[in-house]
Amino acid sequence: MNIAIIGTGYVGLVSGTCFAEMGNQVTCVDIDEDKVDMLRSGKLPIYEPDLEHYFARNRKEERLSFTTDYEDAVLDAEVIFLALPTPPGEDGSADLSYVLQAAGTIADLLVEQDDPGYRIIVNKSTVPVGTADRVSETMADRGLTTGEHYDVVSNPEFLREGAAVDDFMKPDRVVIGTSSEKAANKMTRLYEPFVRQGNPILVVDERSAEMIKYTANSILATRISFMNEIANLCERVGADVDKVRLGISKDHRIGRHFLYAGIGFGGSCFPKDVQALHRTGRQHGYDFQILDSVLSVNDQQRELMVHRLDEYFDGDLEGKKIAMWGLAFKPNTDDVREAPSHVIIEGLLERGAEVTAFDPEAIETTKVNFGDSISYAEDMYAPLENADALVICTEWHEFRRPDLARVHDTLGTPVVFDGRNLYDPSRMAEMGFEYFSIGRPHVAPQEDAEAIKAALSENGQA
Ligand SMILES: NC(=O)C1=CN([C@@H]2O[C@H](COP(=O)(O)OP(=O)(O)OC[C@H]3O[C@@H](n4cnc5c(N)ncnc54)[C@H](O)[C@@H]3O)[C@@H](O)[C@H]2O)C=CC1
Ligand SMILES: O=C(O)[C@H]1O[C@H](OP(=O)(O)OP(=O)(O)OC[C@H]2O[C@@H](n3ccc(=O)[nH]c3=O)[C@H](O)[C@@H]2O)[C@H](O)[C@@H](O)[C@@H]1O
Repeated sequence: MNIAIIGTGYVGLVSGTCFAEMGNQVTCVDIDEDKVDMLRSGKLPIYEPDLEHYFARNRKEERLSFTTDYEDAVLDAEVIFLALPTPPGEDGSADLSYVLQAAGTIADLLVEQDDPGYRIIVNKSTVPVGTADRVSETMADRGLTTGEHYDVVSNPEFLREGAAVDDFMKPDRVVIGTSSEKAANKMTRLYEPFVRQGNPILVVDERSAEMIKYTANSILATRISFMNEIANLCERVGADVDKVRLGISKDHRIGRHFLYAGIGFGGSCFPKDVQALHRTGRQHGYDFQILDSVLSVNDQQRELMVHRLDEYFDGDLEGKKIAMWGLAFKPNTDDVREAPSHVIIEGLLERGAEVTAFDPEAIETTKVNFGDSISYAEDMYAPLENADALVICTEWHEFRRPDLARVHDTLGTPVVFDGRNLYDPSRMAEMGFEYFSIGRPHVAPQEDAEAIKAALSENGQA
């Protein structure tokens, strides 16, 4: 099939590459000339595991190309995907200007043709309920006829950054929102190679498809905020949130995913999508109270480490050297949009601390926000030199099993604030660390180690 992808960011680039891998002819359009130049020269503008291999192969075999010109992509395309930003507007609702503008540009191009033909316009961006209708109106306003020249489909994307290629290649489900049988059949054919393991392609109406996306992201974000509140309570009652998580996750009704307490969710989607769904509620006279709490708990959680450090240093962080492991909002990505690490850095800088950070992929993207107001290290042990504390913000593999003896000996003071619960508290105490994590007992170094271990085993927590 001939496919156009409008917007070559995380979603557009991954979708385009994966569609090409399944034998489709894909042309990706972006208004960012530097990005298109880079892609044309064979370089990826983002870090995403497995993407490079498919990208190189499909470029080489000439199934995947890039342009800044809509005309190059749209006129030959049977299916046109809109993978454009939908950032929060001032009132929290999704800003649809990118999506509607692109739809208008496509329509303008089509009406100029003697025979505009028939195309499917697919909304892959995350958009509020009713957007498929608005895209359709944009096309109709230019003189095109729905069903004859175009159909609009809502096809939300569920990929996660850091696992985007795998998620796209093997989706849990594909949602196709359309009232057109012709469009549903074509979209089903396009997606069949991705669901050979039997996962469903669900054809629903446009509005339900749009709601499915926001519901999925909001329920996942709710689980995280809920577990962060449980963690905060665990600390106060002397329980361990990771043991609580294991205990509940064996219940099939709850399951094991998205129950990890931490320093709050980040990324370009959960914060904005929860906000947008809340706003949709408001616009329809409904106060979606849980969503308000999900966001305020998350804001509080992203600040938690700053308060903890402030307290530890008796309210005097001025001149303190803080080492930071992890800048990306999650592992396996260079994306720092809404990253908890950035909230923590801001809090530390405001209080006069000096931050030196290491991240395997997200240093360049962090420099865009912080420039040289913090320092960057080329390996994970370098920031520890003479540091007053280590803060861990992202659970990259290399941080899970470091040489803890080296960490201990390199840090100026062996104190660790772990926002991802990577280590066993009693082991950290044995090794001589003062160790703070999320929703688990705070442990003090060696001299108290025996007492702590005894207390833990008395409570059945060892
Ligand atoms: N990032 C993610 O993991 C996921 C994102 N989504 C949704 O997908 C949409 C896109 O998200 P991302 O790919 O992360 O965004 P992004 O910001 O990475 O990429 C968007 C791209 O669109 C380009 N663009 C902007 N205006 C344009 C125009 N008029 N014509 C052509 N290109 C234009 C930008 O230059 C940029 O390259 C959003 O609605 C997001 O909520 C959905 C699922 C996963
Ligand atoms: O709409 C989107 O953009 C995407 O948003 C999320 O994907 P993503 O933001 O890439 O990453 P997640 O793995 O969901 O993590 C989001 C944030 O939640 C945090 N998180 C995740 C899981 C958990 O148990 N605890 C937790 O704090 C992560 O550290 C991260 O900051 C969804 O998981 C995707 O299905 C969706 O397509």
